[in-house]
Amino acid sequence: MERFTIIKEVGNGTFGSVWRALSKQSGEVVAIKKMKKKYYSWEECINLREVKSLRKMNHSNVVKLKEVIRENDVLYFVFEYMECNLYQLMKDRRKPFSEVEVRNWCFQVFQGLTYIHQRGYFHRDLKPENLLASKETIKIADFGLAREINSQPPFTEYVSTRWYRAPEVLLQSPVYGPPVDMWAMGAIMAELFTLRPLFPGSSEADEIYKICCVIGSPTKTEWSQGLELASAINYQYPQVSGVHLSTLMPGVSQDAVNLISSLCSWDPCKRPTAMEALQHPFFQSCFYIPPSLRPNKPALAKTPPVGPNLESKSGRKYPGRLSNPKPLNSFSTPVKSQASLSSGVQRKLELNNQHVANDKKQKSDAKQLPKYRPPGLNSLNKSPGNLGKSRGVADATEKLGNMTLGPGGKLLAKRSSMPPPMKAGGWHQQSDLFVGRSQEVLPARSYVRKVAG
Ligand SMILES: Nc1ncnc2c1ncn2[C@@H]1O[C@H](COP(=O)(O)OP(=O)(O)OP(=O)(O)O)[C@@H](O)[C@H]1O
Repeated sequence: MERFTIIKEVGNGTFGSVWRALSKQSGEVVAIKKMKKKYYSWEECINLREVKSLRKMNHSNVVKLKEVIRENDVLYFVFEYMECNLYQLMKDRRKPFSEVEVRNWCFQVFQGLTYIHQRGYFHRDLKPENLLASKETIKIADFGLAREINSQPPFTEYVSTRWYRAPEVLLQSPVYGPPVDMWAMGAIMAELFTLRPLFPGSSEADEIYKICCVIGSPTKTEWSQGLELASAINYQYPQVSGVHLSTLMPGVSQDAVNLISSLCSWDPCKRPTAMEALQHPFFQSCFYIPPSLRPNKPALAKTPPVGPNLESKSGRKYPGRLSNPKPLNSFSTPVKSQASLSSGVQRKLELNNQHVANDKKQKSDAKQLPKYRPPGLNSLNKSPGNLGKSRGVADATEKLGNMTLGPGGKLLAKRSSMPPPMKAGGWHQQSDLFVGRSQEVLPARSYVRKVAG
């Protein structure tokens, strides 16, 4: 590592800390990710997902892995350096990004995703922190959880940050694929417009609840497999009708809202592929330059109005209207009071909380936490009209009923008498989908912010 001058820490994630550094030979600024875990052989390193997947990627919207170094059993990844991540851009922002900015960024990400998916991989942990920006260019980073599309299911280990996690993953589907990245992109795109996470769940159960509040509970026609997945784990969806997405993002074009809406479809098969997204009317003014015809510079979205020049494989049509034109219910107005409009600090705690939960999930969480009481048995089994009013009281009652005094007089969630989830194998058995809402009132742990700078 003496070939590099370390400048400063720019990020600290679950698996490693990231440093800005200077190559002494070339003078080039690079990002060095120092892995937390020790690696005692090269074989171990070579088999890492991040190495296996990133080594094969060469695209202007995918962050370039330049070198892998193992020194004194410590593993370092040397990446091209990017100035900041999208979360950092959002948190410093007072007014929403313009549609042109969102379009430019998303167009690039979808190009990167088209490439990744076509190469037979999917990312599985897309979130604003993993989209790195330098000037107008955006690149997908952090392939720590990337999966080969053809790798053998069931995929049982931890997948993706909760707020961007697709419903099929939340509902423990043993098989999923590239559409999980498309879901995440829908949530990210909405967040770029509003500067607030679209589905800021505080637990897996709350995540599904938040999704239902926005896009409405899934019906059999919408996602029959989703109903099967839920019943397999003894889960009952709250009966909520959702809101029209455009009410959550006033001033955003119908095309943008429509794209977000189709990306955030319950049924993974109904989400557009990355390539289909590139052809959406929202990107009508964007040029797509195939990688083979590209100079070394990244392809940015350009503004002259040129129609999409990609050939559609599936011929998917994008209607001018939302597919979910449901009437507003009591959740449409108090959106501001939902956690989705909570502060950046809240977000930090949530994200860090779940990273820690991820680390320790297999070991401790399930032993300490109660099983989830299906919302249908509690406050959520109400008519949508009453839901908003009664939820507060019902939740509070439910929370208190699920609390017990722990060491130091702290309120802790107590075990419920619900039967254990029916699915066997993998840590998902211990998923917090089965954790009562009471968990939400536990004092937030004061983790330091993951992303420095
Ligand atoms: N190439 C890079 N250039 C500049 N900053 C980077 C680069 N790669 C990562 N970072 C910064 O470091 C942070 C953490 O990086 P990364 O996501 O790779 O780590 P991780 O341990 O896998 O994190 P996570 O907890 O998200 O899985 C990023 O959010 C970003 O801010």
